[in-house]
Amino acid sequence: MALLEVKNLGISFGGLRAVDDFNISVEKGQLYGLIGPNGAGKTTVFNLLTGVYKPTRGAFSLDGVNLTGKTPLQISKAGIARTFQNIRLFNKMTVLDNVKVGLHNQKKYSLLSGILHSPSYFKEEKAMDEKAMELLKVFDLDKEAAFLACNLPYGKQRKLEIARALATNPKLLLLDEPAAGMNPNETAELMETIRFVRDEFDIAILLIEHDMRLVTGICEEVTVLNFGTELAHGKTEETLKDPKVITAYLGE
Ligand SMILES: Nc1ncnc2c1ncn2[C@@H]1O[C@H](COP(=O)(O)OP(=O)(O)OP(=O)(O)O)[C@@H](O)[C@H]1O
Repeated sequence: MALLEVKNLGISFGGLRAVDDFNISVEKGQLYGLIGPNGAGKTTVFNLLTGVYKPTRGAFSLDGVNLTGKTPLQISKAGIARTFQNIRLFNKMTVLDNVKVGLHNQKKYSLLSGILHSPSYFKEEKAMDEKAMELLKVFDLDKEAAFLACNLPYGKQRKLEIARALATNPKLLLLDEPAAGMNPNETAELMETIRFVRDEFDIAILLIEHDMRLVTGICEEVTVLNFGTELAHGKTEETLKDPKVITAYLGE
């Protein structure tokens, strides 16, 4: 059984079938691309898989656990984390605290311990500080731990968003256009980072991307969406040569 199994997933907004009969299987440790023209339904798929939208049809499961209709918090705890097309950091919080927000879904102390600042609260907060610093080191962000997130350069903000997502200890990471707004050097570095994250954290990554260098460079398989439905799927290079994909996606 694949890590992520999506069967016949769909959602309509009024009369528009934004995603229809969508199927995908992502294996453990796989780097998988979800591509397609603007408005094809890619981000809507992510919103369905993270519980932001409830599907009108179909089902999905992670590691055999049915997550259809669950809340974003339940899905995060089950092991799906994401980043956003437009970076969504807590800009007025420090780099360290942004990562600690991700860790807080695993905290064990009670609300009362937090309010009373009990010894267990301090012990766990200290452990979280250490864990957050370890994650920041992985992304070479430890020296900026005390900076406000908004003061980081763009490429580092993208990395911080990935670090925060990883702090939730996911089995599957969803990256929504991670290379958006990056120059070729930053994109090349990002590709290394994504490969490293997959290997180091032993997770699967499903990513939406318009930058075909990144898609061909790191995705083993792709699914192409068009008008909310699958146009093609398979090994990346072969699928991108499919004439229907070229016509629909590359406009040739
Ligand atoms: N909450 C919503 N209400 C109404 N329509 C929506 C909603 N969310 C998405 N849509 C519509 O669903 C369709 C798919 O949008 P989506 O953002 O998923 O596309 P996309 O493939 O991610 O596009 P892009 O590559 O431009 O980011 C679009 O027609 C969009 O307007």
